Amino acid sequence: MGRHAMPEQTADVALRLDGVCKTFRSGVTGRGPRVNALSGIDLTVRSGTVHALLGPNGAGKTTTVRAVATLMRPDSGSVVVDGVDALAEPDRVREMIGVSGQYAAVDGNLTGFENLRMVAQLYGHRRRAAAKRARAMIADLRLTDAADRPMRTYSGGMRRRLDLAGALINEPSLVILDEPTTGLDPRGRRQMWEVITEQVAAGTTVLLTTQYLEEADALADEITVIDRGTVRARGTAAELKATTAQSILTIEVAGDGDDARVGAALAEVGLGAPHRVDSRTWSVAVTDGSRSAVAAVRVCDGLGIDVVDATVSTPTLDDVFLEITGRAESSTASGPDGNGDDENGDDEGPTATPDRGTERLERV
Ligand SMILES: Nc1ncnc2c1ncn2[C@@H]1O[C@H](COP(=O)(O)OP(=O)(O)OP(=O)(O)O)[C@@H](O)[C@H]1O
Repeated sequence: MGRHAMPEQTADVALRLDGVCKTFRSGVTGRGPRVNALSGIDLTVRSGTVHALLGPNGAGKTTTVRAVATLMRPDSGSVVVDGVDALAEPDRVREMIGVSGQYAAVDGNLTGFENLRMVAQLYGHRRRAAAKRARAMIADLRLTDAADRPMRTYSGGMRRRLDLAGALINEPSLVILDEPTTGLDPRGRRQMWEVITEQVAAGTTVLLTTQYLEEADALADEITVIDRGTVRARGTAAELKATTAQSILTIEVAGDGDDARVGAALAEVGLGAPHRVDSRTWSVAVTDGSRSAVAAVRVCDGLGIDVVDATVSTPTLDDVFLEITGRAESSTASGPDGNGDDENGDDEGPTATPDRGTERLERV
């Protein structure tokens, strides 16, 4: 999409992918069957937000971020960063983005400060301006105490934060964080989350890939779940959770509930057969959370059943993820071009075609 095509709608869009496709030749010789790494990825990241790309191994996360980082040219589709077409003007886009994972290894013998200053100088800042920027980033990423120590003495978490500082130093329109906390302990992960959150509050836009559902839940304003090169679902964590049928409504009735009547009441508002937990408690899967609870209480009231308590347990993002990717697994067919895409050994099955469940999830 061109920079001026739809100014009102694109003004707050930092990144847009439309129909991005990529196939690779598999096998050591590169002559094996084609692997559909990306089969038409659409993605919109709003400025000033964190967008998480979530997916299992081999889903296509890295291939997607490589396309955005101009490290890989898609076979078809478009990638537009802040109004600039990444396929037409990759050099310009490279100046607009920061990519994590590229800076921390600059030189372990240099201090954190010296490393960052060097990165800023590589971006064209004069030495004094580069030093000022490096000091500011070090403070922002909570590395002040370690700033003048050789980087090789840094912990894993400190290296990641220095790496993030390198990705941020040129004030990019978009920062790509490819699995920023993989391998960190819980404390390191939490610190990383805090600094990412602070940077986003200050206006940075982040495209994040992660396999940690907890991370997407904690950081992301929006989540796109991809699997086998296809978008399976998208929305906020809350919206995604709301799409699963796995909320459980539990009601407790006074006295010894009349089995048949309570069961019938719950069957009216829930999905599938209600389950009797104990003599006074029943549960049923629902889609509509608290509304289903209210409806159940009303139905019970109408039948003269005294409801003591009604609770709804919402699904976790893990439930959503497993449902989405599990469904893809069980509804598999040949890929769009008829090729299986598991030649490389890290996919367990062939490409799934969109199914009814996907349509439902896509509506979120
Ligand atoms: N250069 C390549 N040559 C052949 N196949 C590739 C190449 N790069 C990626 N693939 C394949 O494309 C698919 C998507 O890979 P990708 O690395 O994007 O997945 P991912 O979601 O990042 O996975 P992970 O979480 O394991 O890093 C996989 O089947 C992968 O094996």
